[in-house]
Amino acid sequence: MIPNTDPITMIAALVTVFGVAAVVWLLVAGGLRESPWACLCLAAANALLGGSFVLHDLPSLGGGALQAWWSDALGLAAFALVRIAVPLVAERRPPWRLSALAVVVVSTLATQWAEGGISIGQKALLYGTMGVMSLLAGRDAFLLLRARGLRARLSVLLVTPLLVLGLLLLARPLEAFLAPGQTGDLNGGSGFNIVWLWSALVIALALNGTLAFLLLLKLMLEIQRLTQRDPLTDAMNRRALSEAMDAEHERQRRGHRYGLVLLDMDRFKQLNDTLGHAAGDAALQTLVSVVQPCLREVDLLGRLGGEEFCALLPDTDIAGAALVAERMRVLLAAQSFAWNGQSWALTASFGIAESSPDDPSAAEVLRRADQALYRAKGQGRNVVQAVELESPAPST
Ligand SMILES: Nc1nc2c(ncn2[C@@H]2O[C@H](COP(=O)(O)OP(=O)(O)OP(=O)(O)O)[C@@H](O)[C@H]2O)c(=O)[nH]1
Repeated sequence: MIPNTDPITMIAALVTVFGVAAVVWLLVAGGLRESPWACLCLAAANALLGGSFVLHDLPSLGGGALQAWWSDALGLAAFALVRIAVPLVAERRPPWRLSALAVVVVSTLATQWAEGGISIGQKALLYGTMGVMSLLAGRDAFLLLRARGLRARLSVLLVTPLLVLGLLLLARPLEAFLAPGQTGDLNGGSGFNIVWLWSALVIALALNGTLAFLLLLKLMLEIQRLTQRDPLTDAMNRRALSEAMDAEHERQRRGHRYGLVLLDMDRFKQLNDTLGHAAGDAALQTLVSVVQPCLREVDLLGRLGGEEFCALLPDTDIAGAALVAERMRVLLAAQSFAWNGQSWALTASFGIAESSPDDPSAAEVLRRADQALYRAKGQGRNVVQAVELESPAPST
Protein backbone atom coordinates (compact mmCIF):
# COMPACT_ATOMS: atom_id res chain seq x y z
CA MET A 1 0.00 0.00 0.00
CA ILE A 2 1.32 3.45 -0.88
CA PRO A 3 1.05 5.85 2.08
CA ASN A 4 -1.04 8.92 1.36
CA THR A 5 1.79 11.45 1.68
CA ASP A 6 1.76 15.15 1.04
CA PRO A 7 3.24 15.70 -2.49
CA ILE A 8 5.41 18.60 -1.23
CA THR A 9 7.05 16.28 1.35
CA MET A 10 7.62 13.71 -1.39
CA ILE A 11 9.21 16.29 -3.68
CA ALA A 12 11.43 17.50 -0.80
CA ALA A 13 12.55 13.89 -0.24
CA LEU A 14 13.32 13.51 -3.96
CA VAL A 15 15.32 16.74 -4.01
CA THR A 16 17.32 15.50 -0.99
CA VAL A 17 18.05 12.15 -2.66
CA PHE A 18 19.18 13.83 -5.88
CA GLY A 19 21.27 16.37 -3.94
CA VAL A 20 23.05 13.69 -1.89
CA ALA A 21 23.61 11.55 -5.00
CA ALA A 22 25.08 14.55 -6.87
CA VAL A 23 27.56 15.17 -4.02
CA VAL A 24 28.49 11.46 -3.83
CA TRP A 25 29.15 11.29 -7.61
CA LEU A 26 31.26 14.45 -7.36
CA LEU A 27 33.32 12.87 -4.57
CA VAL A 28 33.71 9.66 -6.59
CA ALA A 29 34.82 11.67 -9.64
CA GLY A 30 37.41 13.55 -7.62
CA GLY A 31 38.55 10.82 -5.25
CA LEU A 32 38.46 7.63 -7.30
CA ARG A 33 39.68 9.12 -10.57
CA GLU A 34 37.93 6.26 -12.35
CA SER A 35 35.67 7.22 -15.29
CA PRO A 36 35.66 10.85 -14.04
CA TRP A 37 33.60 12.13 -16.95
CA ALA A 38 30.88 9.55 -16.37
CA CYS A 39 30.80 10.46 -12.67
CA LEU A 40 30.63 14.18 -13.47
CA CYS A 41 27.76 13.53 -15.91
CA LEU A 42 25.91 11.62 -13.19
CA ALA A 43 26.60 14.33 -10.60
CA ALA A 44 25.24 16.93 -13.03
CA ALA A 45 22.24 14.72 -13.92
CA ASN A 46 21.28 14.35 -10.24
CA ALA A 47 21.79 18.07 -9.61
CA LEU A 48 19.63 18.94 -12.62
CA LEU A 49 16.90 16.54 -11.54
CA GLY A 50 16.94 18.05 -8.04
CA GLY A 51 16.88 21.53 -9.60
CA SER A 52 14.01 20.50 -11.81
CA PHE A 53 11.88 19.52 -8.80
CA VAL A 54 12.88 22.66 -6.83
CA LEU A 55 11.93 24.86 -9.75
CA HIS A 56 8.71 22.99 -10.12
CA ASP A 57 7.82 23.61 -6.52
CA LEU A 58 9.13 27.09 -5.72
CA PRO A 59 6.13 29.43 -5.47
CA SER A 60 8.40 32.49 -5.02
CA LEU A 61 9.22 32.26 -8.71
CA GLY A 62 5.61 32.97 -9.49
CA GLY A 63 4.86 29.62 -11.14
CA GLY A 64 3.45 29.82 -14.62
CA ALA A 65 4.03 27.94 -17.82
CA LEU A 66 7.60 29.15 -18.39
CA GLN A 67 8.73 28.10 -14.91
CA ALA A 68 7.15 24.69 -15.45
CA TRP A 69 8.85 24.47 -18.82
CA TRP A 70 12.26 25.28 -17.30
CA SER A 71 11.70 22.60 -14.71
CA ASP A 72 10.95 20.04 -17.43
CA ALA A 73 13.88 21.23 -19.57
CA LEU A 74 16.28 20.61 -16.67
CA GLY A 75 14.82 17.11 -16.32
CA LEU A 76 15.31 16.58 -20.05
CA ALA A 77 18.96 17.66 -19.87
CA ALA A 78 19.44 15.35 -16.86
CA PHE A 79 18.24 12.31 -18.84
CA ALA A 80 20.47 13.28 -21.75
CA LEU A 81 23.40 13.21 -19.28
CA VAL A 82 22.39 9.78 -17.93
CA ARG A 83 22.25 8.52 -21.52
CA ILE A 84 25.75 9.94 -22.13
CA ALA A 85 27.16 8.60 -18.83
CA VAL A 86 26.45 4.89 -19.45
CA PRO A 87 28.83 4.44 -22.44
CA LEU A 88 31.36 6.70 -20.69
CA VAL A 89 31.59 4.18 -17.83
CA ALA A 90 32.76 1.63 -20.40
CA GLU A 91 35.08 4.21 -21.99
CA ARG A 92 33.08 4.09 -25.19
CA ARG A 93 32.14 7.09 -27.31
CA PRO A 94 28.82 8.45 -25.96
CA PRO A 95 25.99 9.60 -28.27
CA TRP A 96 26.43 13.16 -26.98
CA ARG A 97 25.66 14.93 -30.27
CA LEU A 98 22.33 13.15 -30.62
CA SER A 99 21.45 13.75 -26.96
CA ALA A 100 22.37 17.46 -27.14
CA LEU A 101 20.35 17.80 -30.36
CA ALA A 102 17.34 16.15 -28.70
CA VAL A 103 17.58 18.55 -25.73
CA VAL A 104 17.86 21.64 -27.96
CA VAL A 105 15.12 20.66 -30.41
CA VAL A 106 12.65 19.44 -27.78
CA SER A 107 13.27 22.47 -25.50
CA THR A 108 12.83 24.90 -28.40
CA LEU A 109 9.61 23.27 -29.52
CA ALA A 110 8.34 23.10 -25.95
CA THR A 111 9.06 26.83 -25.37
CA GLN A 112 6.75 27.71 -28.22
CA TRP A 113 4.00 25.76 -26.56
CA ALA A 114 4.85 26.99 -23.08
CA GLU A 115 4.04 30.54 -24.11
CA GLY A 116 0.46 29.52 -24.70
CA GLY A 117 0.24 27.32 -21.58
CA ILE A 118 1.45 23.75 -21.06
CA SER A 119 -0.36 21.50 -23.44
CA ILE A 120 -0.70 17.75 -23.52
CA GLY A 121 1.49 17.88 -26.64
CA GLN A 122 4.27 19.59 -24.68
CA LYS A 123 4.00 17.02 -21.91
CA ALA A 124 4.07 14.18 -24.40
CA LEU A 125 7.14 15.63 -26.11
CA LEU A 126 9.11 16.37 -22.93
CA TYR A 127 8.25 13.28 -20.91
CA GLY A 128 8.27 11.09 -24.02
CA THR A 129 11.83 12.19 -24.86
CA MET A 130 12.96 11.70 -21.24
CA GLY A 131 11.33 8.27 -21.17
CA VAL A 132 12.93 7.19 -24.46
CA MET A 133 16.34 8.44 -23.24
CA SER A 134 15.97 6.44 -20.04
CA LEU A 135 14.97 3.32 -22.01
CA LEU A 136 17.94 3.78 -24.37
CA ALA A 137 20.30 4.21 -21.39
CA GLY A 138 18.82 0.97 -20.00
CA ARG A 139 19.44 -0.81 -23.29
CA ASP A 140 23.05 0.48 -23.41
CA ALA A 141 23.64 -0.60 -19.81
CA PHE A 142 22.22 -4.07 -20.63
CA LEU A 143 24.53 -4.48 -23.64
CA LEU A 144 27.46 -3.31 -21.53
CA LEU A 145 26.76 -5.80 -18.76
CA ARG A 146 26.36 -8.63 -21.31
CA ALA A 147 29.63 -7.65 -22.99
CA ARG A 148 31.31 -7.85 -19.56
CA GLY A 149 30.12 -11.43 -19.23
CA LEU A 150 27.10 -11.03 -16.92
CA ARG A 151 24.21 -13.43 -17.43
CA ALA A 152 21.16 -12.10 -19.33
CA ARG A 153 18.76 -12.43 -16.37
CA LEU A 154 21.03 -10.61 -13.95
CA SER A 155 21.71 -7.90 -16.55
CA VAL A 156 17.96 -7.33 -17.04
CA LEU A 157 17.48 -7.16 -13.27
CA LEU A 158 20.22 -4.57 -12.91
CA VAL A 159 18.93 -2.29 -15.64
CA THR A 160 15.30 -2.58 -14.47
CA PRO A 161 15.39 0.83 -12.68
CA LEU A 162 16.29 2.56 -15.94
CA LEU A 163 13.58 0.70 -17.84
CA VAL A 164 10.90 1.27 -15.17
CA LEU A 165 11.87 4.94 -14.97
CA GLY A 166 11.48 5.19 -18.76
CA LEU A 167 8.01 3.65 -18.57
CA LEU A 168 7.08 5.86 -15.60
CA LEU A 169 8.00 8.95 -17.60
CA LEU A 170 6.02 7.73 -20.59
CA ALA A 171 3.04 7.16 -18.27
CA ARG A 172 2.74 10.88 -17.37
CA PRO A 173 1.70 12.26 -20.78
CA LEU A 174 -0.44 9.16 -21.30
CA GLU A 175 -2.23 9.82 -18.03
CA ALA A 176 -2.61 13.53 -18.88
CA PHE A 177 -4.12 12.49 -22.21
CA LEU A 178 -6.47 9.89 -20.70
CA ALA A 179 -7.62 12.10 -17.80
CA PRO A 180 -7.05 15.71 -18.90
CA GLY A 181 -7.26 18.24 -16.07
CA GLN A 182 -7.58 15.51 -13.43
CA THR A 183 -4.05 15.43 -12.14
CA GLY A 184 -2.31 18.26 -13.97
CA ASP A 185 0.58 19.41 -11.84
CA LEU A 186 2.72 17.13 -9.68
CA ASN A 187 1.79 19.21 -6.63
CA GLY A 188 -1.81 18.11 -7.00
CA GLY A 189 -2.42 15.39 -4.40
CA SER A 190 -4.13 12.94 -6.76
CA GLY A 191 -3.59 9.22 -6.19
CA PHE A 192 -1.74 8.96 -9.49
CA ASN A 193 0.69 11.73 -8.50
CA ILE A 194 1.41 10.21 -5.08
CA VAL A 195 2.08 6.78 -6.62
CA TRP A 196 4.20 8.44 -9.31
CA LEU A 197 6.26 10.38 -6.74
CA TRP A 198 6.79 7.32 -4.54
CA SER A 199 7.90 5.31 -7.58
CA ALA A 200 10.22 8.15 -8.63
CA LEU A 201 11.77 8.20 -5.15
CA VAL A 202 12.42 4.46 -5.06
CA ILE A 203 13.70 4.46 -8.64
CA ALA A 204 15.96 7.47 -8.07
CA LEU A 205 17.74 5.42 -5.40
CA ALA A 206 17.80 2.24 -7.52
CA LEU A 207 18.96 4.15 -10.59
CA ASN A 208 21.97 5.60 -8.80
CA GLY A 209 22.62 2.13 -7.37
CA THR A 210 22.61 0.59 -10.86
CA LEU A 211 25.01 3.20 -12.21
CA ALA A 212 27.29 2.77 -9.19
CA PHE A 213 27.21 -1.00 -9.81
CA LEU A 214 28.28 -0.46 -13.44
CA LEU A 215 31.27 1.50 -12.21
CA LEU A 216 32.07 -1.08 -9.55
CA LEU A 217 31.87 -3.89 -12.10
CA LYS A 218 34.29 -2.03 -14.32
CA LEU A 219 36.71 -1.64 -11.40
CA MET A 220 36.37 -5.31 -10.46
CA LEU A 221 37.08 -6.44 -14.03
CA GLU A 222 40.04 -4.07 -14.20
CA ILE A 223 41.46 -5.54 -10.98
CA GLN A 224 40.87 -9.04 -12.31
CA ARG A 225 42.66 -8.11 -15.54
CA LEU A 226 45.60 -6.68 -13.60
CA THR A 227 45.97 -9.85 -11.55
CA GLN A 228 45.72 -12.17 -14.55
CA ARG A 229 47.44 -10.34 -17.38
CA ASP A 230 50.99 -9.37 -18.18
CA PRO A 231 50.90 -5.56 -18.33
CA LEU A 232 53.38 -5.30 -21.22
CA THR A 233 51.95 -7.79 -23.71
CA ASP A 234 48.44 -8.40 -22.32
CA ALA A 235 49.10 -12.15 -22.54
CA MET A 236 48.11 -14.10 -19.40
CA ASN A 237 50.66 -13.89 -16.62
CA ARG A 238 52.54 -16.92 -15.33
CA ARG A 239 50.23 -17.51 -12.36
CA ALA A 240 47.00 -17.33 -14.40
CA LEU A 241 48.41 -19.64 -17.08
CA SER A 242 49.65 -22.10 -14.50
CA GLU A 243 46.15 -22.21 -12.92
CA ALA A 244 44.61 -22.79 -16.36
CA MET A 245 47.13 -25.57 -17.03
CA ASP A 246 46.30 -27.26 -13.71
CA ALA A 247 42.58 -27.10 -14.57
CA GLU A 248 43.26 -28.54 -18.03
CA HIS A 249 45.33 -31.31 -16.45
CA GLU A 250 42.34 -32.18 -14.26
CA ARG A 251 40.17 -32.38 -17.40
CA GLN A 252 42.67 -34.84 -18.82
CA ARG A 253 41.47 -37.37 -16.27
CA ARG A 254 38.23 -37.40 -18.26
CA GLY A 255 40.11 -38.22 -21.46
CA HIS A 256 40.93 -34.75 -22.82
CA ARG A 257 44.58 -34.52 -23.83
CA TYR A 258 46.22 -31.15 -24.34
CA GLY A 259 49.30 -29.79 -26.03
CA LEU A 260 51.80 -27.14 -24.99
CA VAL A 261 53.82 -24.85 -27.25
CA LEU A 262 56.70 -23.19 -25.44
CA LEU A 263 58.35 -20.38 -27.37
CA ASP A 264 61.34 -18.23 -26.62
CA MET A 265 62.50 -15.28 -28.69
CA ASP A 266 65.96 -15.78 -30.19
CA ARG A 267 68.92 -13.57 -29.26
CA PHE A 268 66.70 -11.23 -27.34
CA LYS A 269 69.55 -9.96 -25.19
CA GLN A 270 71.37 -8.93 -28.36
CA LEU A 271 68.25 -7.06 -29.56
CA ASN A 272 68.01 -5.26 -26.21
CA ASP A 273 71.71 -4.39 -26.22
CA THR A 274 71.65 -3.14 -29.83
CA LEU A 275 68.32 -1.34 -30.14
CA GLY A 276 67.56 -0.63 -26.49
CA HIS A 277 65.12 -1.90 -23.87
CA ALA A 278 62.16 -0.04 -25.38
CA ALA A 279 62.75 -1.84 -28.69
CA GLY A 280 62.85 -5.13 -26.75
CA ASP A 281 59.47 -4.31 -25.19
CA ALA A 282 58.03 -3.47 -28.62
CA ALA A 283 59.43 -6.75 -30.01
CA LEU A 284 57.66 -8.71 -27.26
CA GLN A 285 54.38 -6.96 -28.11
CA THR A 286 54.93 -7.72 -31.79
CA LEU A 287 55.58 -11.38 -31.00
CA VAL A 288 52.28 -11.65 -29.13
CA SER A 289 50.36 -9.86 -31.89
CA VAL A 290 51.80 -12.31 -34.43
CA VAL A 291 51.30 -15.58 -32.54
CA GLN A 292 47.92 -14.83 -30.93
CA PRO A 293 45.97 -15.07 -34.24
CA CYS A 294 47.41 -18.59 -34.74
CA LEU A 295 45.37 -19.76 -31.74
CA ARG A 296 41.74 -20.81 -31.43
CA GLU A 297 39.38 -19.13 -28.98
CA VAL A 298 39.81 -21.96 -26.47
CA ASP A 299 43.62 -21.77 -26.58
CA LEU A 300 45.45 -19.63 -24.03
CA LEU A 301 48.70 -17.72 -24.37
CA GLY A 302 50.73 -16.74 -21.33
CA ARG A 303 54.05 -15.06 -20.64
CA LEU A 304 56.16 -17.22 -18.35
CA GLY A 305 58.77 -14.48 -17.91
CA GLY A 306 61.32 -12.50 -19.93
CA GLU A 307 60.96 -13.47 -23.60
CA GLU A 308 59.44 -16.89 -22.91
CA PHE A 309 55.76 -17.63 -23.68
CA CYS A 310 53.59 -20.73 -23.52
CA ALA A 311 50.43 -21.61 -25.44
CA LEU A 312 48.02 -24.09 -23.87
CA LEU A 313 46.06 -26.00 -26.53
CA PRO A 314 43.12 -28.04 -25.14
CA ASP A 315 42.14 -31.25 -26.98
CA THR A 316 45.30 -31.12 -29.09
CA ASP A 317 47.85 -33.88 -29.71
CA ILE A 318 51.52 -33.47 -30.57
CA ALA A 319 50.81 -33.30 -34.33
CA GLY A 320 48.31 -30.44 -33.77
CA ALA A 321 50.76 -28.61 -31.49
CA ALA A 322 53.49 -29.01 -34.14
CA LEU A 323 51.22 -27.46 -36.78
CA VAL A 324 50.42 -24.46 -34.56
CA ALA A 325 54.06 -23.95 -33.57
CA GLU A 326 55.27 -24.17 -37.18
CA ARG A 327 52.63 -21.62 -38.27
CA MET A 328 53.79 -19.28 -35.49
CA ARG A 329 57.46 -19.76 -36.41
CA VAL A 330 56.91 -19.01 -40.10
CA LEU A 331 54.71 -15.95 -39.43
CA LEU A 332 57.16 -14.50 -36.93
CA ALA A 333 60.15 -14.99 -39.24
CA ALA A 334 58.21 -13.25 -42.03
CA GLN A 335 57.29 -10.31 -39.76
CA SER A 336 59.25 -7.15 -40.42
CA PHE A 337 60.33 -5.38 -37.25
CA ALA A 338 62.14 -2.04 -37.27
CA TRP A 339 63.17 0.37 -34.51
CA ASN A 340 64.37 3.90 -35.27
CA GLY A 341 64.85 2.94 -38.89
CA GLN A 342 66.91 -0.14 -38.05
CA SER A 343 65.31 -3.44 -39.03
CA TRP A 344 65.70 -6.60 -37.01
CA ALA A 345 64.85 -10.20 -37.89
CA LEU A 346 62.54 -11.55 -35.20
CA THR A 347 62.64 -15.30 -34.73
CA ALA A 348 61.77 -17.68 -31.93
CA SER A 349 62.52 -21.27 -31.00
CA PHE A 350 59.73 -23.66 -30.11
CA GLY A 351 59.44 -26.68 -27.84
CA ILE A 352 56.23 -28.70 -27.95
CA ALA A 353 54.79 -31.43 -25.77
CA GLU A 354 51.61 -33.45 -25.43
CA SER A 355 50.07 -34.44 -22.12
CA SER A 356 49.91 -38.07 -21.12
CA PRO A 357 47.69 -39.78 -18.52
CA ASP A 358 50.93 -40.80 -16.78
CA ASP A 359 51.94 -37.18 -16.13
CA PRO A 360 51.40 -36.45 -12.42
CA SER A 361 50.91 -32.72 -13.09
CA ALA A 362 50.97 -30.05 -15.79
CA ALA A 363 54.46 -29.12 -14.60
CA GLU A 364 55.70 -32.45 -16.00
CA VAL A 365 54.31 -31.64 -19.48
CA LEU A 366 55.89 -28.18 -19.26
CA ARG A 367 59.21 -29.79 -18.30
CA ARG A 368 59.11 -31.87 -21.52
CA ALA A 369 58.25 -28.79 -23.60
CA ASP A 370 61.18 -27.01 -21.95
CA GLN A 371 63.50 -29.89 -22.82
CA ALA A 372 62.31 -29.65 -26.42
CA LEU A 373 62.88 -25.88 -26.43
CA TYR A 374 66.42 -26.40 -25.12
CA ARG A 375 66.99 -28.79 -28.00
CA ALA A 376 65.60 -26.24 -30.50
CA LYS A 377 68.00 -23.59 -29.18
CA GLY A 378 70.87 -26.10 -29.49
CA GLN A 379 69.95 -26.78 -33.11
CA GLY A 380 70.63 -23.20 -34.09
CA ARG A 381 67.26 -21.59 -33.11
CA ASN A 382 64.19 -20.70 -35.26
CA VAL A 383 63.04 -24.33 -35.25
CA VAL A 384 60.28 -26.42 -33.67
CA GLN A 385 61.29 -29.42 -31.57
CA ALA A 386 59.42 -32.08 -29.62
CA VAL A 387 60.44 -34.52 -26.95
CA GLU A 388 58.86 -37.91 -27.45
CA LEU A 389 57.13 -39.50 -24.49
CA GLU A 390 59.24 -42.19 -22.97
CA SER A 391 57.60 -45.51 -23.75
CA PRO A 392 57.04 -47.69 -20.71
CA ALA A 393 59.81 -50.19 -20.04
CA PRO A 394 59.00 -53.58 -21.59
CA SER A 395 57.84 -56.05 -19.00
CA THR A 396 60.07 -59.02 -18.63
N1 LIG B 1 63.05 -5.31 -23.18
C1 LIG B 1 62.82 -6.28 -22.29
N2 LIG B 1 63.82 -7.16 -22.01
C2 LIG B 1 63.58 -8.14 -21.13
C3 LIG B 1 62.33 -8.25 -20.48
N3 LIG B 1 62.39 -9.33 -19.66
C4 LIG B 1 63.62 -9.85 -19.80
N4 LIG B 1 64.36 -9.15 -20.69
C5 LIG B 1 65.73 -9.37 -21.15
O1 LIG B 1 65.72 -10.51 -22.00
C6 LIG B 1 67.07 -10.99 -22.10
C7 LIG B 1 67.04 -12.50 -22.13
O2 LIG B 1 68.30 -12.92 -22.51
P1 LIG B 1 68.74 -14.46 -22.64
O3 LIG B 1 68.02 -15.25 -21.55
O4 LIG B 1 70.22 -14.52 -22.68
O5 LIG B 1 68.10 -14.95 -23.97
P2 LIG B 1 68.47 -14.63 -25.50
O6 LIG B 1 69.38 -13.49 -25.63
O7 LIG B 1 67.19 -14.54 -26.24
O8 LIG B 1 69.24 -15.92 -25.92
P3 LIG B 1 68.63 -17.19 -26.63
O9 LIG B 1 67.31 -17.46 -25.96
O10 LIG B 1 69.63 -18.28 -26.36
O11 LIG B 1 68.49 -16.91 -28.06
C8 LIG B 1 67.79 -10.41 -20.90
O12 LIG B 1 68.71 -9.44 -21.38
C9 LIG B 1 66.72 -9.72 -20.07
O13 LIG B 1 67.18 -8.54 -19.45
C10 LIG B 1 61.32 -7.28 -20.78
O14 LIG B 1 60.18 -7.30 -20.27
N5 LIG B 1 61.61 -6.32 -21.70
